[in-house]
Amino acid sequence: MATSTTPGSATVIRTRGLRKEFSGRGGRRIAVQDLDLDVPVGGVHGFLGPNGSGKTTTIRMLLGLAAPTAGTMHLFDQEVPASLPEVMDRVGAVVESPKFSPTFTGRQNLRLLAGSVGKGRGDVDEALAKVGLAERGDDRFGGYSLGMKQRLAIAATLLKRPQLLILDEPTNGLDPAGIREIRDLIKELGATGVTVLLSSHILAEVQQVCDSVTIIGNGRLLAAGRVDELVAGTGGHHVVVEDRDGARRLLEAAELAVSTTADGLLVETARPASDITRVLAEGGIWLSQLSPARADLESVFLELTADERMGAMPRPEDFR
Ligand SMILES: Nc1ncnc2c1ncn2[C@@H]1O[C@H](COP(=O)(O)OP(=O)(O)OP(=O)(O)O)[C@@H](O)[C@H]1O
Repeated sequence: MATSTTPGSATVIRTRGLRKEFSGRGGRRIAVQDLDLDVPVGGVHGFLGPNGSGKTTTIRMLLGLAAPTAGTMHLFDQEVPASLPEVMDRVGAVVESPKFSPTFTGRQNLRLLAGSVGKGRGDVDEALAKVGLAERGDDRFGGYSLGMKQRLAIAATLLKRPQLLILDEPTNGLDPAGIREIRDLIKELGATGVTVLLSSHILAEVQQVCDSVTIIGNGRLLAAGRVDELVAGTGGHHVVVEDRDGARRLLEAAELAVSTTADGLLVETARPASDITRVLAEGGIWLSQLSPARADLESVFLELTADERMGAMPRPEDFR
């Protein structure tokens, strides 16, 4: 394995040519192949892919829980797993549901953990407050909702004040309110300078919290970059009118790029919806419907995999 590091590069996680093969009765299965993952310092980075695309395997390798078949990994510019003992203090991770005692309160559970990592009661109170459990800290863990349990798990990782927080599908199994709570918490953590790696198979969820993303499919990198850059160019407005040809002429005369869709027109522009309403109204055409065209990661994903979906590539419904 190569051992080069790049001092001063602004990535918290970097992998090159990362590969993981499993062999079983059915033969060899490649879970992760030639993955180059770059997670920049600060903010929330989404690690996206359908079920079985290799996210958990990648995270497990980064944390020293599984050995790569090939490739290199760096955390904070230190090669892992060799340097894990040095960097682990800076990393918090929720990969599986942690084992808390159901008969203890949330606070008691955290105090036990805090004691084992040399932290005190003040750290516990702070961690509970950060995840919004200050008021419920003295309730029994067994009585917590799934969302509260997940927040306590995140609080446990915050005890050591990590610079990198790795969360593997933290909203799995949560109801919409629980999902929103975790999402808001992740956003807040990202805003306080912690780098968060958030794995998810729910595109819409990631788009709402992440600054940058890596999208994988079948263990391979499909796309990476800032969310706003990845979705740029897929936005616009969807227009439904009775006189489609007339509307098209007016919009094109106003220098708007127009294409026809099944039930209307797609106007690809960064200009506001009011421009379209005005252009059409001035030409005597009244809108039946005007809505934002999808400018989301799902569109990006569909585009990325359009050629390959006929084969073994993930399908959009895998993301739901
Ligand atoms: N211990 C193992 N032995 C054999 N195959 C495995 C093992 N762990 C994972 N795999 C396989 O590797 C592939 C990637 O799985 P992984 O759990 O990393 O995907 P994922 O993207 O995290 O999916 P999910 O969203 O379902 O958690 C899958 O095909 C899975 O069956």
